Amino acid sequence: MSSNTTAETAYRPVAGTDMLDVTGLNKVYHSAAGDTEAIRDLTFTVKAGEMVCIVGPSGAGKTTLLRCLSGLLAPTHGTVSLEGQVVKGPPKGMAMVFQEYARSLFPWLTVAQNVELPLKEKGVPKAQRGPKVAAALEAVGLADVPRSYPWQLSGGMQQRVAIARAVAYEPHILLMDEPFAAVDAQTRADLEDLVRDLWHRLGLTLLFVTHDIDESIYLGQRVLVLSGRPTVIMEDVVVNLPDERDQLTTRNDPEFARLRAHVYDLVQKAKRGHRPDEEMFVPTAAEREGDRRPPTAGDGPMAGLGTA
Ligand SMILES: Nc1ncnc2c1ncn2[C@@H]1O[C@H](COP(=O)(O)OP(=O)(O)OP(=O)(O)O)[C@@H](O)[C@H]1O
Repeated sequence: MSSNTTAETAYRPVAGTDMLDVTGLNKVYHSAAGDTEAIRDLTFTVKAGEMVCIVGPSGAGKTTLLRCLSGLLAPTHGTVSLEGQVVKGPPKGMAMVFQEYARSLFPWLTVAQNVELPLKEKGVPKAQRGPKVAAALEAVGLADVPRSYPWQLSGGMQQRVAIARAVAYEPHILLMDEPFAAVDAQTRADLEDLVRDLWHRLGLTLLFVTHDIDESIYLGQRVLVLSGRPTVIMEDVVVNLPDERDQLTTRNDPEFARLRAHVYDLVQKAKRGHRPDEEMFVPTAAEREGDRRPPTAGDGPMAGLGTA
């Protein structure tokens, strides 16, 4: 990865090349209480310019995976590579957006100062920082509040600031960890559209973790469905929906309905302990009944299938 600020600023991934390579990733936590195998064996690739979503049951190991990807945790086995370089610590070309925007923004800094901070740390010259901050705030629809403090803004606006901060940094890949879980449904829909828009306009590579099955299909080109702990990939689901998406048309597309039923089914199987790496899984009668039961509106919020 280049350490030249100008080159980094001008960076655009070559679409279709490998951006993130995860090979045989395994993570075991060792503690006084014993060993916990969080991730058993994950292998997948995210290509430059792709939008990949990850869903899985609660406790599957999504946070552990993101920590390994971002170099905050060392894998027990296997490797994570970003643009061909093995990740051994937080990579310069990666930015993250978390669910807890209130904790990720500094309350004593203005909106503009929050967005500027990582640019300072990256060594971007002062003369370039102002325009980049302004462009990022403009991109997320917050051009008019640079001097406000985060706590003066709504939750959705604060998450926009966090997104602007990540975008201004011009990451090679952006990881988003359940970023919209704490905002209301309408704001969430707006932020989903914002992410799709930024992804298109800026040519971002995005890995998006969510509990919301509908959200994963609405946003993603692929959805990686994780098994329960210790995690393996249940299925790498290709989302064959038109690239132009909107909340009404896309969610009413029969293919959307087919995909959400399929991903829902996979997550339900994962919750019941089904694992593709254990061929001897034998469902109980109740589980077989569950497989036949069509998903209903009572199964979750939003449009029916809800959360993993
Ligand atoms: N530091 C740790 N020490 C021991 N076990 C841990 C540690 N961190 C996580 N675990 C365990 O590893 C497993 C995976 O945890 P992780 O937080 O990665 O799952 P998750 O999919 O992000 O969960 P959720 O969906 O609830 O946010 C869990 O069983 C958890 O208890």
